[in-house]
Amino acid sequence: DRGSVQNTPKSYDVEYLMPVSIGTPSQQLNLDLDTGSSDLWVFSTLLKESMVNGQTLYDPNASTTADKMEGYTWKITYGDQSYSSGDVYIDTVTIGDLTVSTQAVEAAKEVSEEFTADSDNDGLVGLGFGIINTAKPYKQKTFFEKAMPGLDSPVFTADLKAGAPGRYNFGYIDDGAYSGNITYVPVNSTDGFWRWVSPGFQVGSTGSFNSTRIHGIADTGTTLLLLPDGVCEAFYSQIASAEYEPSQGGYTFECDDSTIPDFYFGTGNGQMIRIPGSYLSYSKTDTGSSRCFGGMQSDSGVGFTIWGDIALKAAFVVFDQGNEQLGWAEK
Ligand SMILES: Cc1cc(CN)n(C)n1
Repeated sequence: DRGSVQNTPKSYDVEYLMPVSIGTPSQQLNLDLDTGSSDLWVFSTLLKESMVNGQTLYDPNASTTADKMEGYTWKITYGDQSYSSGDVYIDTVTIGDLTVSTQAVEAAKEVSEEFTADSDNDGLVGLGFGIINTAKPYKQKTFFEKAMPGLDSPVFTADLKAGAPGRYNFGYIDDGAYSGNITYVPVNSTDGFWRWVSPGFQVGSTGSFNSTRIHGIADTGTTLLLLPDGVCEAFYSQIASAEYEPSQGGYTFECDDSTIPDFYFGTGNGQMIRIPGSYLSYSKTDTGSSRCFGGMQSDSGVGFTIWGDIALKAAFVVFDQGNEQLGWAEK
């Protein structure tokens, strides 16, 4: 079996949403596929109205295939301190023509203000590893873990684009979606993340390669590229107007600064992925400001590197759960 679904970026590529059908008759919600967490949770009719602001709500009572898991609850807090919690149902879930008939659907009873404010986002599909699912008394499998045994190949792929729709594929690799070769690197899933080691980086097409192992996670649910301080300093030292602005919470530079270099990260076997300089200017710091917030920021607040959407949209990425490896290709 296999599946394929289009993803669509919100403004500034802050997140990528995909249509997901839940229940019978099907209820379509727009969800954020997040490889940095492992709960499938949705806005639901269990929420107080004050927590809802335009989102589509999953109504388990309107689904003939929904079964409440009595006594089960879930609660998740993300790296950006946003959170949600609620009850657990089993229901049928379809993503891109791929159906899991007994998926744990975590129905929200409470969401933090960040989620309430994000009216286009109806919830998340966590495609990290199930060991960090938050359901109690027993953790639940991710959508991919439930689908994997029936797939042609135990992989899903992420093709995120800058300012344009891309695609998530399940169970196969579309050889037309990338150029050159796919370089595979081992994944350590002990912490439930797609954690891998990059051999190093290079700033600019004429810069030298810095062989320094960078331990980090591939996270479709994080917008920016969060790297060690030394790497950020090497990058921003090449941008004339760049400076670290604590009041803005990170590195900024003049939006019209023409010296923003490309950033390359190693994946292995000498292969590198090139992130165009244009991807590394995220947004104006404030309306009317001449300064822009960098797409690359320090990972010091998090404690490990996060290869978020800024990096992922420069590549075709294979999440190979069957072999616990990540594949990286240019496109
Ligand atoms: C809601 C959400 C998801 C993620 C990445 N895993 N963050 C940082 N916030």
